[in-house]
Amino acid sequence: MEAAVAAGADALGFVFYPPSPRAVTPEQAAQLCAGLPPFVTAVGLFVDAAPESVRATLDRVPLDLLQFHGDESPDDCAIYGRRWIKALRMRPDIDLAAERARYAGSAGLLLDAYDPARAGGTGRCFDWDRIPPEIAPDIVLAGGLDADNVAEAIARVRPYGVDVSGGVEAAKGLKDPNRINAFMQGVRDGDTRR
Ligand SMILES: O=C(O)c1ccccc1NCC(=O)[C@H](O)[C@H](O)COP(=O)(O)O
Repeated sequence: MEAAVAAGADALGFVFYPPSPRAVTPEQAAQLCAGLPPFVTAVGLFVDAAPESVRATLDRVPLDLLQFHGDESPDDCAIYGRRWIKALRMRPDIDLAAERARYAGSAGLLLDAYDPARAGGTGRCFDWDRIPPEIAPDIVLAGGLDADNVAEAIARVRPYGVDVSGGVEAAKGLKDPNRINAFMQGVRDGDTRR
């Protein structure tokens, strides 16, 4: 967390999805959030979680933004009265314009790779050409990004933001400060090529 903040990350994600190797408990997340500077966004990630479980987490962790990464409907996402974003996994038949209209109440959309076996954190890219240029400025691009491809991703797609997990890890669930720094350098390089 310290490495990400020092490298200039705008937001940090806390995974409240027990099957994930990155999962944290509300107690761990609360401790970590207490160390965040004021303008770094604390994002809580949920996958088809029961509302009572999300509420129990919100009671304990000062999250700024909720990220729903499962099959939550717009109503499911909105019941907490918090700002939220919806992750869309890029299934072959997804209609991005329709999904954007459906989740109009979101603060933004995150586009991630689709893998039927895993809800997220796949480490896989999807075909960036599938993102219509008029939608790109509003989306957070995710899926298989790392220090080697993030500059090209930003230059080609021109998204609002980028999101990374496995690409800055030394092993599953173990973030690596050197990879974080290299990734953030790639982000700055991509920004200059936009
Ligand atoms: O990271 C996880 O383990 C995870 C598990 C289930 C749902 C979502 C998950 N992560 C969400 C993210 O926003 C990841 O950063 C995103 O999927 C990109 O991951 P990666 O391809 O490893 O960079």
